[in-house]
Amino acid sequence: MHLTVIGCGYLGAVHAAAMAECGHDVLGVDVDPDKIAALSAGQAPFHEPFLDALLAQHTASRRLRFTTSYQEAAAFGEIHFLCVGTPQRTDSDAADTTYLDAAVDALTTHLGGGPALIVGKSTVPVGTAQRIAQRLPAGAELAWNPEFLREGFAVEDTLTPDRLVLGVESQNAEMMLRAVYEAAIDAGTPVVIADFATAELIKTAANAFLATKISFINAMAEVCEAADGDVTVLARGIGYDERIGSRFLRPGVGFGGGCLPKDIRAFAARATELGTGQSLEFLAHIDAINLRRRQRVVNLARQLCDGSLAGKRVAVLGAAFKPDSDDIRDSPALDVAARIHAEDAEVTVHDPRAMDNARKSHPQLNYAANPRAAAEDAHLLLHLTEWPEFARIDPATLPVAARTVIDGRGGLDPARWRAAGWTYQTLGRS
Ligand SMILES: NC(=O)C1=CN([C@@H]2O[C@H](COP(=O)(O)OP(=O)(O)OC[C@H]3O[C@@H](n4cnc5c(N)ncnc54)[C@H](O)[C@@H]3O)[C@@H](O)[C@H]2O)C=CC1
Ligand SMILES: O=C(O)[C@H]1O[C@H](OP(=O)(O)OP(=O)(O)OC[C@H]2O[C@@H](n3ccc(=O)[nH]c3=O)[C@H](O)[C@@H]2O)[C@H](O)[C@@H](O)[C@@H]1O
Repeated sequence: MHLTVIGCGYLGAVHAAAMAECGHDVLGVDVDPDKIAALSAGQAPFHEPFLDALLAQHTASRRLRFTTSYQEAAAFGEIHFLCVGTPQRTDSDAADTTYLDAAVDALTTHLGGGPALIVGKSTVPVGTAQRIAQRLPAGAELAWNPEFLREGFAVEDTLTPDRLVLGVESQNAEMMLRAVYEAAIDAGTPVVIADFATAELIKTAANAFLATKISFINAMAEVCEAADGDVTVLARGIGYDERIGSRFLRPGVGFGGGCLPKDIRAFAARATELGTGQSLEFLAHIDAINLRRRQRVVNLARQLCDGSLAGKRVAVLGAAFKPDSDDIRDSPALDVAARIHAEDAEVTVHDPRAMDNARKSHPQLNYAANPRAAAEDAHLLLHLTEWPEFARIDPATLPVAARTVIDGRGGLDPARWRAAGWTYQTLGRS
């Protein structure tokens, strides 16, 4: 099939490459000429495992191409996936859907009345699909097919998803999407057919549930800190109950990224618009618990530095919002680093992949090429993104001024660090 993918960021670039891997002819479209140039050369403009290999293979075979031209896109495909951003608005918690509207307008201008299936994948406030569908020209139809991929596992999640959600209003749309995803469906992926509103809600409900699970365990961490308990053991103790499950129960500095934080805020804002704000009031608490974890690290850091961070040297391991990504959107690690810097500490950050992005967004921080260099003469070490290489660091060899570490992600081995003479402190223990 001939597909276009409109918006080639973290979602769209992966979707485009994965669709080519599934055997489709794909044209990726973006308004950013630099991104299009990199992608056309077979290079991912961000770090995502396995993406470079897919891009290189399929751009070389010409099954995957990229353009900034909507005219070319309209002429190329029978199916157009919308993958543009829907960030938090600057003036409220609601989602900014203007990029989506601009993409739909740019595409439909060039469709010329021919048949087309436009498929939304971006995460949107419920009601957006209906609104867009009403503006489409004759011949064009809408479907909504939300995406559940995780960064760091994006290629795998796209090729072998847990489920496919198809928000459709016609059999034709359903059949076309089933054909697009034939490989995954033949491999047994469950398909959920839904109306537009339910498809949109499944996505925001999934992210709200995941955020709730993380904030739940972090609320337990707060109680453990007050009651002399150990949240890591608590998480194990409840996680063995299959109804609860151990996944997404990792306590620590909390969730960040370009999705969970903005999606729970937008979901609550939309519920308020719909007159059912009370139903999602709890999401404000989920958000607040999450943000309190960041300040908890700062408070702990200050305490471990004898009551003041001013003039102290603090090494931060991690800048990305999670490992195996260079995405620093709403990164807890950088937020904590910036808060500590604001208390007049000298902060040096190391991250295996995210330092270029971090340098641009947080120029006030220092950056070091490796953990050893970051740790040089530090009074305090913070572990804030659990890259596997950080767990392999030999604590005995770090050239610090004081052997004190806060493990904000719980990924370091306390016994190993303590054996090397470190004061090891994690979150969720008194
Ligand atoms: N990043 C992720 O892991 C996932 C993201 N999503 C959702 O997917 C959507 C996109 O997210 P990301 O890829 O992370 O954002 P992103 O910011 O990385 O990518 C968005 C892309 O859209 C492009 N764009 C903006 N306006 C455009 C237009 N008019 N025409 C063509 N391209 C345009 C931008 O240049 C950018 O490359 C959001 O709604 C997000 O919530 C859903 C699941 C996973
Ligand atoms: O809508 C989206 O964009 C995506 O948002 C999340 O994916 P992602 O943000 O890539 O990463 P997650 O693995 O969900 O991690 C999010 C944040 O939660 C943190 N986290 C995760 C799990 C956990 O137990 N504890 C915890 O603090 C991570 O460190 C990270 O900062 C969802 O997991 C995806 O299903 C969804 O498609």
